[in-house]
Amino acid sequence: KRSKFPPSPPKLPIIGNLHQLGSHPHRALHALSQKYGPLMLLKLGSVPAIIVSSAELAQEVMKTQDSIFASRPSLEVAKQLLYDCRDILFAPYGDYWRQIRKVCIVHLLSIKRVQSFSSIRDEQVSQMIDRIACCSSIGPVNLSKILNSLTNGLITKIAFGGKFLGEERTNKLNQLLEESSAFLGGFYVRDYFPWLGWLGKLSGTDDRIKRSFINWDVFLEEVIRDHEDGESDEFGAHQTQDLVDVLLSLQKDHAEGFTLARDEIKAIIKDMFGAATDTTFITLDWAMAELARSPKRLKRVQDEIREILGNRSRVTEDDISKMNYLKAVIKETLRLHPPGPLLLPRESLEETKIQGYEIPKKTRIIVNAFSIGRDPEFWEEAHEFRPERFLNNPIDFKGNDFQFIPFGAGRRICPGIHFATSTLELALANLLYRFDWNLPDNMSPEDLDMVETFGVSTRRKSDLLLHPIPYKA
Ligand code: HEM
Repeated sequence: KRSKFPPSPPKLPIIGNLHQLGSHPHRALHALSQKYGPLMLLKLGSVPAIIVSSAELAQEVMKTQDSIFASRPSLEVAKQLLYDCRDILFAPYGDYWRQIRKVCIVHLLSIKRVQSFSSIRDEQVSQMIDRIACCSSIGPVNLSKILNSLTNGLITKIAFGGKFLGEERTNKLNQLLEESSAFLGGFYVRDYFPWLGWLGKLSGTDDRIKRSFINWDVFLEEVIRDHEDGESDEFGAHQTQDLVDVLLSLQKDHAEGFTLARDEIKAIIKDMFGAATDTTFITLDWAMAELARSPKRLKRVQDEIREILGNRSRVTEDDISKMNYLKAVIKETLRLHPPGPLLLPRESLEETKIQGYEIPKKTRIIVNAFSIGRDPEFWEEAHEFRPERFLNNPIDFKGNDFQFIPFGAGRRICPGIHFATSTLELALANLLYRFDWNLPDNMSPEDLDMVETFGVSTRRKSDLLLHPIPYKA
């Protein structure tokens, strides 16, 4: 007799299915879905969670029933670090989320605003290229480190403006970013076992989170004061407002019919860092690793870029529209290595049914985009890196093709797609145009370590070391 709830793998008392998530939850859940099907009910501690692992069911959750699944669970670390979830990523569905999502889409991440940052992207990418050129004669460079500092530097300048960047503040910011990304990506006992909340106190985790929150708050307060005092001024030569400027002027003008509180400005700025840095860095890192393993494809994408560039010295954003293979490389990287393989969790706002199974109110919904991106029903040789599959193929990541959803879909789809692709395309095109890339001595493509680090992102475990050879047009 069919159960009224979706199929479940066997559970243990108290911890439920938590022990089955292993060191790479997206991979473990993919393996479980092969056995129990694309709709599973798991118990994560005391939390019921539905795991969705097919394009058809992702469409059901993020399109047909999107309004029911548009909220986020209330996670302890997000509450503590993000001003009680007054940010966009973790705000529960409702009027406040609607207001700040609009601020984000209309004022912070619109196509026009993203274009206004093009000179900053150019400047930061050029600095990265110069940095690589400087050490190219020495041997392999740690490309992962270089890419990480590109994405951090870029969002810092876009968010805080030109004058912000003293060495001391930059170091402080990098430390804060590292800390909060570890907390937000980590396992927090109270989220799964509310009655074990005291463990957070006992282990010192609560104190560490509190300290991180205070350090961030003091830091952001300083930056905002600088802006209010006119210290941030010019993005200088760039002639454009930074994100703190935009938020402060929205606050002053009561734009969109409401007033942003100071804490809300801080929460939104923290989101911009949290959402834009790791995701973009992880994608660039994998794209370069996959190309380094596939010399034929590396040459193909370089030939495309070099033919379009002629003998000009650097790729600009205007050149990119013609680079179809480059765009296919980025899509294929996001298919195989979506930086957030389980997207961000959703939560059901009311009781509903999926395929006739009952889904109670407040059930957590986890969509396994990693698993869906490797579904052989949609993807031939699904585990292979083959950017060609995206040539002359209308499938895109904008939330309409549910077999390819690295940015999510529906009401909560990532509003930073244009921001992200502008950075990914410009950085990758310049890296590939300006250098040929070799693996370190004696390493063959099969030896390149493609293992992911522990946790909920697809960050590479080992840093990517490659030897850049400057290219003369
Ligand atoms: C390769 C880069 C990126 C990837 C793969 C990515 C992916 C995602 C995903 C999967 C979600 C959750 C979607 C859902 O629940 O359906 C999301 C949400 C979000 N992303 Fe991105 N993202 C990227 C870059 C960015 C950038 C550059 C920004 C901003 C500068 C950004 C801002 C946001 C925000 C604010 C949300 C929360 C939306 C909401 O809950 O309403 N993301 N992103």
